[in-house]
Amino acid sequence: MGGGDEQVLYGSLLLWWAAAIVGLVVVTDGAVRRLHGWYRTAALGGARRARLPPGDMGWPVVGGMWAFLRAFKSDNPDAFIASFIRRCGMMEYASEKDMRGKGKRRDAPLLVPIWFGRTGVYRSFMFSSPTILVATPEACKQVLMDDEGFVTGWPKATVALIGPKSFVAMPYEDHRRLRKLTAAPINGFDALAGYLPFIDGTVRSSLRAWADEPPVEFLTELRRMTFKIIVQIFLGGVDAATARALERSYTELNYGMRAMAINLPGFAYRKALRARGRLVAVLRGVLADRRRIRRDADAADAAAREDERKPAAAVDMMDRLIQAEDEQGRRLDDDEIVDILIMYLNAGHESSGHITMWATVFLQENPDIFARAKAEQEAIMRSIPATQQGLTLRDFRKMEYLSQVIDETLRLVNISFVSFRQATKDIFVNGYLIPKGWKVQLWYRSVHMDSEVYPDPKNFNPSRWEGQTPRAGTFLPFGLGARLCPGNDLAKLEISVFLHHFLLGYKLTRLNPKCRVRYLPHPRPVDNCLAKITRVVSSDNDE
Ligand code: HEM
Repeated sequence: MGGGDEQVLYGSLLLWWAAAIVGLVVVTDGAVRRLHGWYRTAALGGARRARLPPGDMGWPVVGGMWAFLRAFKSDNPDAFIASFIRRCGMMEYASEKDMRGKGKRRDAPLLVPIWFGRTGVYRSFMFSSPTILVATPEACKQVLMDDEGFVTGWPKATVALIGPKSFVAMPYEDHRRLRKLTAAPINGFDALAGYLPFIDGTVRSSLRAWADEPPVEFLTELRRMTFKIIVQIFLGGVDAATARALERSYTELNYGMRAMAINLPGFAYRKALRARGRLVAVLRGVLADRRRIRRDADAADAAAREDERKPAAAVDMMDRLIQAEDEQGRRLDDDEIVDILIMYLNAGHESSGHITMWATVFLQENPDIFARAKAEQEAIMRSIPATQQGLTLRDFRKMEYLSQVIDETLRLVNISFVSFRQATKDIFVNGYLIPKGWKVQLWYRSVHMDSEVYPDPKNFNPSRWEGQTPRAGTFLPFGLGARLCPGNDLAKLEISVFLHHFLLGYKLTRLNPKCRVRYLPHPRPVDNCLAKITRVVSSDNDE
């Protein structure tokens, strides 16, 4: 054989080997996935298994987590659910009889692929549990409104970070009681009217401090600002150093929240657990101080009452939690109060800070929308009587267009892109079984980015909300049902106050306007929106 023939032979052999290896990988991958799927569903029995939604359990241990993390670390987070829609279309088959709407599925020899794309429910294996992903408005609504059939179902790793005694894991009755106790003092009209002056003052002084200074990380500053507000509401404020330390720990806590739960040095989850430890230590200290102050105040009150003077101690959220009693007169212990505080302080600043940043960026990037929103604010300013000090809640109710800007930002940014439940019994959704004990993920993001619900969903278009009341289940930035966000009105108020002052007097110039966006744990530009804030009116017409 000549040298040329040998080369051809080696080349062909190499090709054969490569093909064989690729074939082996594909077959092994398919076999492992099938075996894992079978292992996770075998206990259901044939009849129940046949009613499961389409999907794929992936490989043991990791399941759908790689695909999820890959999509959310790329520029296209929607690729994750899209991959279910695509793959489910290829994996499921029906008999020819089935295609005509008769007979049973999978019992005839002739198999024809059918497109399951929009079943809206898919099975997967996420955060170490068999999980049903729910991705359409009707299905999300059904799950969210069924308190008997579904309880909260956050992954164990998240519960360990937020706190096993917070709302994310507490029993139904305790949740109802503590929600009632804490929600009204945050969201009620009187409460919001009471917080407004502090929010207004904090927003004004923050904007003044950033303006015409070197560029700031706009997102970082906004998170500090919203944290200051929530700390004031819950703890009556803390000194600047404590606030900074708490806020830094929250940043680490959040990075670990959606990461793989790997408790090893260097991993985000390990850092988050440590951050939680620091938060617990600081909040325990604050709580101990408060209990002591309350005891002293109670003693002083008692003495004052004996003197027939009026009791003076003011009650804030921390006091409410300390004084709360259940029907048996039992009070919350320190662990319970600290977990509830960790949850509220986190939920109460992260999302509002991010949404405020994105709304400002979108306004600045869209001059027509900016001009219309600004004109509305100017008209409201003109309508305010000269005798009125600052803005009132009634003024905010008049900000119709600004409200549309905020709603559109909430829809497009999807700060809370998913939430978690667990089925307490077998339940059918869209004709598919969610087995008792299985986890359920509600994909709010998919609902908001569905072009059949929101045409041209990637386009920022506040006018799509004009004269629109969203159909139930189609707009879920704050969730729905018994676990609807208790801070939704407070959040919208904070964001509105900020945008009001920004529109009337400031401009944002980003240093890296094309900066990459990272989607975990929340969508944000990787430079945290490094920007220069400029004051554009010399006579301060909004103060
Ligand atoms: C733009 C801002 C905010 C967004 C987008 C947001 C979003 C959400 C969503 C989607 C849920 C429901 C999760 C589920 O379905 O299980 C939720 C729950 C919650 N939010 Fe918010 N939130 C925001 C601001 C706030 C604020 C300002 C507070 C506190 C004052 C807060 C406190 C909470 C709490 C405690 C829960 C748990 C409720 C429960 O389990 O009963 N959030 N939030």
